[in-house]
Amino acid sequence: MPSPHWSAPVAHAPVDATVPLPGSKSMTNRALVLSALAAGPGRVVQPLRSRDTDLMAAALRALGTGITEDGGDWAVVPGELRGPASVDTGLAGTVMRFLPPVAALASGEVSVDGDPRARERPMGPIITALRALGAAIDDGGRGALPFTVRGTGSVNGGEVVIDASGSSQLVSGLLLAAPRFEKGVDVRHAGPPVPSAAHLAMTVEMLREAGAAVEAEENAWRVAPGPLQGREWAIEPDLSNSAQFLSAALVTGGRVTVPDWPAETTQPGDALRGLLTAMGAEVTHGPGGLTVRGRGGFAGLTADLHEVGELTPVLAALCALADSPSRLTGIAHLRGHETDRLAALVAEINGLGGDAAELPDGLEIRPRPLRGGVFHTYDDHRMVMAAAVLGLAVPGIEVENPGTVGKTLPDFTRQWASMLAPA
Ligand SMILES: O=C(O)C1=C[C@@H](OP(=O)(O)O)[C@@H](O)[C@H](O)C1
Ligand SMILES: C=C(OP(=O)(O)O)C(=O)O
Repeated sequence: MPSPHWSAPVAHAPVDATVPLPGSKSMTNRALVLSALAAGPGRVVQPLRSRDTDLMAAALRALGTGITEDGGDWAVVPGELRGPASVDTGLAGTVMRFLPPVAALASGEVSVDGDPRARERPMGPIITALRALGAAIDDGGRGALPFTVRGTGSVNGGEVVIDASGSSQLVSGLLLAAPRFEKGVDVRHAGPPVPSAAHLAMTVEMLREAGAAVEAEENAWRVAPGPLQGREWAIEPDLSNSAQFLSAALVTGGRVTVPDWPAETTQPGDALRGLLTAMGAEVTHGPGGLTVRGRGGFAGLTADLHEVGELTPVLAALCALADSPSRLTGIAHLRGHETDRLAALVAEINGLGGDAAELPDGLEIRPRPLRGGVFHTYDDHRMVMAAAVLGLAVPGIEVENPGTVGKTLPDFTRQWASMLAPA
């Protein structure tokens, strides 16, 4: 059930806040998969608890993995993977792309489905690739959810070519399960460039941390067969989910600090340091975390966001409030995200009196005075976050279905109010 509209609060003073963030969705779901496939027990320390990560835990449990809560952590005991089982992917790209290769390793049938929009997100290339690697998948010829994986308890693996231009997760999914394939995997991408290089680097790094032998080139990845170690995974704060909070510093000419910002990371959210600096923020990183200070006005952004696409909705909102025009490119693949994000952002920014237009691979945004109104969110958590940023400066924005933030940040509206509360 959609939750009632949320009146996005206006900032009446510069923000001055420290905002601790829950764990990374991308790291939590990789850690769960790698732990479930490991040779011994493992632990995910301070995982993100949200719809996407709870769905991943439920899916792995359904296949025979022991996952129990233990003092804010998840203790994981790998079990023999088996069906019959039903898996709900919700709208989680990580679950719909990372889980089927694990299901292929199970014995028995695993049926996989998700939200109505999940059935439209790109899945064909990974279904075809899994078949080429030896898995039996019945998708009724749709090349999309729903489908049934008919596992035999093992996957041959080997060489495969995939077009992953629609989503880096199509490659990450194959790589994460590949140490358990008989021959490992030798994946080559052929097609327009794969987005989200940082997320692929995260996959490679976490596989190596679990003991896998991985070779990575620009468009080719090789994972050798071999056991994965059960280990303790420390989950970093979700840096992509910092975008709206850090943006509040620019919009209000204030200061926001995110504690525990890692010195080095594979998370794409780390790019916010450079992107917000380019828009005129002062960004400092020290033992207290990452601090962003606004200086009053701020400039628009001209940037290729191909590697950091998930930052787009919040950055687009910021661009709509900037002092100069913006051009965001390299993000055609966002049409296959939680919603068609390019269409949704144009419709909603323009619905408030703004001037945004779609490019073949991005957005052009010219700042204009905005007015209040209903902001539709299309079951997309980042559309709620984008609306919140606009609402800081534009009175009367009513955000439809704010509960959809539960995908990655269930506590968002409370955190937002607390950031805006006087110290
Ligand atoms: O692997 C991951 O954890 C993710 C990869 C990216 O997907 P795309 O490559 O489909 O953009 C990103 O947008 C998504 O939020 C998380
Ligand atoms: C694209 C996103 O999610 P997903 O993991 O569902 O692809 C996102 O979080 O912005």
